[in-house]
Amino acid sequence: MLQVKNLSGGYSDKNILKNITFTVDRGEMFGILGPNGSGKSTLLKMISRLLPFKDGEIMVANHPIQNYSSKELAKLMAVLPQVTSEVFPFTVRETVELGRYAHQRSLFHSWSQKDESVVQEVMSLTKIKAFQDVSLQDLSGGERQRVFLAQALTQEPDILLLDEPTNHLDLSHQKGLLDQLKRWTRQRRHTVLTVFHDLNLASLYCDRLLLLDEGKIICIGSPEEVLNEPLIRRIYKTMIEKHPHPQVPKPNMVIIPETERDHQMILDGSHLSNSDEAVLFHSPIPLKTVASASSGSGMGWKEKFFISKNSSIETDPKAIEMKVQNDDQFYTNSREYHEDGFSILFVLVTNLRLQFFHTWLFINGRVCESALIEAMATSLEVKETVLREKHRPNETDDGIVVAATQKGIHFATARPTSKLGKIIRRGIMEGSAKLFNSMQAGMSK
Ligand SMILES: Nc1ncnc2c1ncn2[C@@H]1O[C@H](COP(=O)(O)OP(=O)(O)OP(=O)(O)O)[C@@H](O)[C@H]1O
Repeated sequence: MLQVKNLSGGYSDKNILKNITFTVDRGEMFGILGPNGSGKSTLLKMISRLLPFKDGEIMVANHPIQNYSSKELAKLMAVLPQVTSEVFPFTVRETVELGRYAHQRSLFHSWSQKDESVVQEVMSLTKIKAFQDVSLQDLSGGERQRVFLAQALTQEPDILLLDEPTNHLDLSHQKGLLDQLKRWTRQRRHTVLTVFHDLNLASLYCDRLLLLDEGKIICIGSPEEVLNEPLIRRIYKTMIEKHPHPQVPKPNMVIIPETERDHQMILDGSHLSNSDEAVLFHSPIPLKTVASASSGSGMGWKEKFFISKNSSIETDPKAIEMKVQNDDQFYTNSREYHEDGFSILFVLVTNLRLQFFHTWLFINGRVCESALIEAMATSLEVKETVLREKHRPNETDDGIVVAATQKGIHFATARPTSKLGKIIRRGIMEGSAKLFNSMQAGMSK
């Protein structure tokens, strides 16, 4: 639908865009990303013919863009520029009606039924009907944004160019607008080309993304390809992490505030308390946790880790609880392992008959989600190895917790052969040996 080939140009003698080439297909939602001043708006201005280009070619529906008259182009393409505070004193309805200009055959063209039905439909769609008689000057930034979008949609274009369309919109209107645009591309096979500052909205809604920097294309591809963690860190010169979105298979880019990255050892044995009735680890900060437990299983941010005979803290969303169904004495072993730049506290808890064997790991370090799961798998494997020779009852109830401060040294893996995996192996092996020795000593007393 749109082909841009070797496009270069800018403002008078200032060359901004350098050799830009890409195509956008019919029905595609295509996002343009890049840091401030990278040339995103300049690119949209050239495609919408607001700004002449120096070299290259822009083809719309297989014809060079300069071959279209203004009216012909306005039927094919509509533009929603960055909304500014400067507006004419028109009413909302008058502003939206201006979008029908391209469809009027002559200067004296009368307002047709078709014109009216398009304006009505678009005003409902963008939820601006309620204030159609209000002056544009009396609207908020978000309301104006929706009016200009309505004006662009009344043109009934095949291609819609948008410059930061969600800029002034609250959460619900951002979602409403983008859901609507997505439906528009899918159902009517229209094409949307839109500039985004919000990488996550771009990831969620766009089929493909183009990343610009200093007027050059850095990368074009699916959100998964373009939102590459090291690349985005380098281009935006900031600390950002890539995580999977919790609901849809799209990347989610997360900003890491500087204070959260301070490196200090926070967790140690002083946060552990032990009694005949319960074992409690109470962290001073929320820990990124993956757990298998009686309550609180799964992935989340937790602060309290509890093994109890009687009490229940099931309703506390910050807690993980492992219930014990008998009155036997607890046997606990806890030990800290300090390595270069990080440490792990191991807590192992069982009873004499080994009816349960709980393994907790508290890591002073940054462990990515996949490594947390690997740490859990490694812990499970080592625990099974140490318990293999023991004669356990048929019904056992073991829990595992791997929790990390997410500060300091970064671990990308915790497979058994990795640095973290090896310490997990050592910690559980040595801790269980000590635990079994103390249980042996207790029995022979
Ligand atoms: N009218 C103009 N005259 C001269 N230079 C301009 C003009 N408009 C923009 N520029 C320059 O062109 C470069 C690209 O600007 P552009 O607005 O395309 O960037 P952008 O990626 O859209 O930035 P932002 O994210 O801040 O909106 C910038 O260096 C800017 O200063």
